[in-house]
Amino acid sequence: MDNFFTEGDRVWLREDEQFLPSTVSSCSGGVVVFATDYGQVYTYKQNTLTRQKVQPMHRSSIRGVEDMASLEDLHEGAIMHNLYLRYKQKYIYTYIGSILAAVNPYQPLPGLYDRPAVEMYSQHHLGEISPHIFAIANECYRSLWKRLQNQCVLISGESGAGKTESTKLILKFLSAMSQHSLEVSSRDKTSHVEEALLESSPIMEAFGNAKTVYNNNSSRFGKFVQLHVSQKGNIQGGKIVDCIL
Ligand SMILES: Nc1ncnc2c1ncn2[C@@H]1O[C@H](COP(=O)(O)OP(=O)(O)OP(=O)(O)O)[C@@H](O)[C@H]1O
Repeated sequence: MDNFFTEGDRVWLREDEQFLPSTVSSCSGGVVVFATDYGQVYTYKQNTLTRQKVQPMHRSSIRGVEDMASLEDLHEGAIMHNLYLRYKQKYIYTYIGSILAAVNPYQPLPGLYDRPAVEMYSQHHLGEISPHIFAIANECYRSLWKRLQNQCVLISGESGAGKTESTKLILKFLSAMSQHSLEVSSRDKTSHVEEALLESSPIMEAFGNAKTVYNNNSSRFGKFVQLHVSQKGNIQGGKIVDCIL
């Protein structure tokens, strides 16, 4: 069989139906040694290796991408590896087209959600700057006028994935946009709607959350949060309906 990889090459090694990101660490005397990025070492006789077993890694997977729709390697291993590469650099957000994947950092990331971040994402369309939950919130807010239709964000993930925190971040961004849309003179009078929205979270959590093995502050119910936005762009009211108890 012709040699389709050499020492030092980045490849996907197929093991137990999974593609593991690996490096060919040696290739001599008819024996090939692979070192995976997750610390395992696999040794094979060269003549037993097929192109199904070892696949070249595309450069999009080697350097990592902000939007996984542009990954050339299409399998779960490539998605997990891309999220892992980004997470190591403290980039917790990655797009898959217009979908956002968030990896819970379980620690505060300085500057990620502060006032300048709100300002920056409010001035850019989705995909123009690095992936962020604020970009999703901004797209939603702007689409109210662009499409003249109600907008909806669906947040899903396993327990402890960060759904509740993501919901609060979207509310934070929308509250800031709502405040921004008002005349300076009327800002103080109407700020109580946004404040009430943000302050409802600890109250809901006090009644509806519990400590579990997965999450110290686990929501024991699902939430449907509805916001009513005026033509001028400020939040005039809203409601939270509990579901999936
Ligand atoms: N973006 C983030 N930055 C920093 N920490 C986060 C972030 N998202 C989540 N966390 C941390 O992870 C914990 C769990 O997140 P969260 O409660 O949002 O999960 P969840 O998906 O709503 O879980 P459950 O389904 O159990 O309610 C939070 O209490 C917080 O400490």
